[in-house]
Amino acid sequence: MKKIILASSSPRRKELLELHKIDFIIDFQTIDEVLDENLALPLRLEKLAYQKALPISSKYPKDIVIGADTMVCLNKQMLGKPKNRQEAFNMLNMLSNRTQTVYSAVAIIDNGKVATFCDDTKVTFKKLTEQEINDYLDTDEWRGKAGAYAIQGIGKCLVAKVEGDIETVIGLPVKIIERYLNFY
Ligand SMILES: Cc1cn([C@H]2C[C@H](O)[C@@H](COP(=O)(O)OP(=O)(O)OP(=O)(O)O)O2)c(=O)[nH]c1=O
Repeated sequence: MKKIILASSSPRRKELLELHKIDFIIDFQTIDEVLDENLALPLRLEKLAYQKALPISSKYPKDIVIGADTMVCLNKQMLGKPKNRQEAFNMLNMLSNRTQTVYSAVAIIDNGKVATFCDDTKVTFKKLTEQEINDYLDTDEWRGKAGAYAIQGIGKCLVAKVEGDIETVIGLPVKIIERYLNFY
């Protein structure tokens, strides 16, 4: 029986797999998250997801390893994890009253075979005042989250509309992963 290994430090990804009753273990390595500018956006993120899965797949060569990467995009601007509160403020201020696209890329390495895909969901923010942004930042929930918010948490108060799979926003499109797992 093959093991499934989630190559991610993200508690949200762990929770999502658990929610879908998938049996898995976690093993991850921190990598330098450098995007390959020569690739179109979805492929760029898929490559990063693959780079997260690759070192783990060499530890479990016969098993199934899943890596992922999530990015918030507003027009051509990519909003990853903010480095500090100021950057988080700027991100939320930019997202206010606009529709962003959240991409989650996944790489699955199964016994040396690689599959990658990228899903996207549109999220529209309410119009936020400076006070509302600062109140949200005070919760500290923005730390470690692409785009500086967590839709699964208090961050849902910032959101007016979601078009697509909310699990893609939280960081792992599990329904698509399940299709791959059934296929293998
Ligand atoms: C937009 C959004 C992002 N996020 C999180 C999911 C990811 O954990 C994080 C994006 O950063 P990632 O670099 O994709 O992932 P990570 O660094 O947390 O974990 P790892 O690289 O080890 O897999 O943002 C939410 O939890 N909720 C949201 O609404």
